[in-house]
Amino acid sequence: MDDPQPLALSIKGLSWHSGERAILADISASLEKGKMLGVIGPNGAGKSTLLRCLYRYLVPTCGDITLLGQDINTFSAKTFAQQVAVVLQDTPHYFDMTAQQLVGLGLTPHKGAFSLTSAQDKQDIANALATVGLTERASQPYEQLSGGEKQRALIARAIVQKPDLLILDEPTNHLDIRYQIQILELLRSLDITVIISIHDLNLASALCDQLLLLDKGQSVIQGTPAQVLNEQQIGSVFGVCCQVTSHPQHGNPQINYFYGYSDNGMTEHDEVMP
Ligand SMILES: Nc1ncnc2c1ncn2[C@@H]1O[C@H](COP(=O)(O)OP(=O)(O)OP(=O)(O)O)[C@@H](O)[C@H]1O
Repeated sequence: MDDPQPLALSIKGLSWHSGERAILADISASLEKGKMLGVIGPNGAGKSTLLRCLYRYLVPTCGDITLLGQDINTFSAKTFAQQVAVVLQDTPHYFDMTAQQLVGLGLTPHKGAFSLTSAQDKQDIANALATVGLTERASQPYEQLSGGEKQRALIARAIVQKPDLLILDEPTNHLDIRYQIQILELLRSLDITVIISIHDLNLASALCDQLLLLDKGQSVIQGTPAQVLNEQQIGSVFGVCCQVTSHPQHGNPQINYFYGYSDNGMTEHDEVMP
């Protein structure tokens, strides 16, 4: 029998409060090395807040987070930056920087203050730009790229960083459907551990190994797409009516939404469906 993969990420009893309000309450989840975990849930469920705790932007009110068995608070800032890359939904401004210079920032955590860019570095940057389809935009100012191109440049920067854990907050927001699929397939192929918040449940079903479903700051379930994405669960958490079938290509759940049914849609659906 194969040895089980070591846990890349473990979250235990994580809570984050804003004043009296519990934004996250007692979240536990885990992920094996090299796997992709999709964090799903309605608006305001706490997806971004959970990710912010994972990349140490927020300090949890209580709970433990370990990366490869080590408490994330014990990493130095430099080591943490080497091991964890983050791609956020609101892209910051990078004035006066070309696309390839932005991608080159991914090398920073691995280099000394005055290190020169080596031939290998340049190759890595060119490869990452090619991977996200931005070779022809390499010399263009980052600020002049479209929303989707900026998003892809930020993903290329994360690729260059070669992290152990890649955290992405809704990275497919600005992408057209081709790049949504391509970027998620790419993330899978990188052989690093990925945690990603994502709204498109069909995309999450197709490309994530595990899903963590959050609702009102609480964990509803973690499991495979087949364990998480069923009509009852989607209906009660998202307040929509749907039919879940098996995708003709990959076999994971494929969700077809019904229109004109709201909050208690499951009941109405049951009544009108033959
Ligand atoms: N710094 C903060 N202080 C107080 N409340 C916050 C803070 N950050 C987020 N919240 C609240 O916590 C809740 C969860 O927000 P969060 O952004 O984590 O949700 P989300 O699941 O990522 O939502 P969306 O799908 O809309 O992006 C929201 O009600 C939000 O208003």
